[in-house]
Amino acid sequence: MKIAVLPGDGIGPEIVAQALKVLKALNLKLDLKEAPIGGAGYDAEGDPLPDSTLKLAQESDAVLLGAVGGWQYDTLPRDKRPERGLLRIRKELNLFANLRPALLYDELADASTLKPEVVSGLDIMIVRELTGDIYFGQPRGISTLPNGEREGINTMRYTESEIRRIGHVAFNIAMKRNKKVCSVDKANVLETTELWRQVMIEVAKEYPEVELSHMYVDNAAMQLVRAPKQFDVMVTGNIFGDILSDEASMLTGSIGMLPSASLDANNKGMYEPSHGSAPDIAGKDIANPLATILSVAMMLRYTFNDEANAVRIENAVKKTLSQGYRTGDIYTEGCKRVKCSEMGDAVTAAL
Ligand SMILES: NC(=O)c1ccc[n+]([C@@H]2O[C@H](COP(=O)([O-])OP(=O)(O)OC[C@H]3O[C@@H](n4cnc5c(N)ncnc54)[C@H](O)[C@@H]3O)[C@@H](O)[C@H]2O)c1
Ligand SMILES: CC(C)[C@H](C(=O)O)[C@@H](O)C(=O)O
Ligand SMILES: [Mg+2]
Repeated sequence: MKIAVLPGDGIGPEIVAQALKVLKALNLKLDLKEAPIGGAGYDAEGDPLPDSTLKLAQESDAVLLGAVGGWQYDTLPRDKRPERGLLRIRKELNLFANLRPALLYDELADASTLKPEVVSGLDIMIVRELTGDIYFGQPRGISTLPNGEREGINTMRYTESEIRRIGHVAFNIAMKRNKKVCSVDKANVLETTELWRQVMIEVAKEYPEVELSHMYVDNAAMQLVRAPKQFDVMVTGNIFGDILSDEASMLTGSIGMLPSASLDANNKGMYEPSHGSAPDIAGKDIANPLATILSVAMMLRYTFNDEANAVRIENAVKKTLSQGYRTGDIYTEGCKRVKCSEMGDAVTAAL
């Protein structure tokens, strides 16, 4: 198993260290190689995605990423910002399918922002398109108009084939779950997503057993906190998926619980928690490593076809939670508050 390990910035190295502890405890044949990305890439090579890092990622079966981003926002040129390294590696590896499962562990029902009866049993798969949309559309930039005023431009765009391929991913996942797909768009005002809806309807014809519904993104944001269990698979574009997945994470207790898989057409993937580098808590050994540990489970499941070990990790996380271990973000009264590294130890012991 050739895995590129890219810890990145902020809490990235702390949470990746815990995920590696768990992965190594499985006694698999691993070939792990580490490289810098994001601010760490910029510091090392003057580039948020150094060529050597991209090469390593391309030559590996899978990538494990911590997080990128930091405080250098205003001081770096736009193309050198840590986040650009992340967008480039997703594009270069053609990781168009981002799976973000929002799954509530029963043990965390009282850590959710919603009442236990509204969230218990919650299990949503958000399928986010990851290499298109307003993130990559041209033209983009900030320019000065003839009257001296500045103008910022981004372009929302999707081609039919980009929509179709993510549609197939979502419907295939739905076939293995409850055969329900909700496509989230803003087709009432945005042509890009009007096309999105048309193509989703076409894709749905190839999956007669799956029920397709459509929802505008503003309503979806509201429904997620009103009655989230109405959703099973949600499929949406890059920007809406980014926002809705952070929202959904709180239903599961914390953004620190939401793993992700970013896959290409052959299930080669990059695995990372959905959250960022959390500069406010970096270096303190208090971040929640479970999203990263659960991302390793997704790596075993999707890239290495090792369902047994994926489930072992998920069960170890469940056991650790039932033993009462909690990092600060998911802590509730009566539980054992632990550090990031202690949580990693606890999951490893539970394996
Ligand atoms: N995939 C990525 O690498 C990624 C994702 C999101 C944001 N970012 C970048 O991260 C930087 C910070 O962004 P932000 O503050 O908007 O989002 P963030 O996700 O880093 O943090 C948001 C809040 O959630 C908390 N948080 C995040 N992860 C946590 C964890 N594992 N355990 C406990 N608490 C956690 C943070 O402390 C913070 O209060 C920015 O540079 C942003 O661009 C990177
Ligand atoms: C850091 C940023 C570019 C990234 C995104 O918007 O995709 C992040 O928010 C995420 O969710 O992975
Ligand atoms: Mg995000």
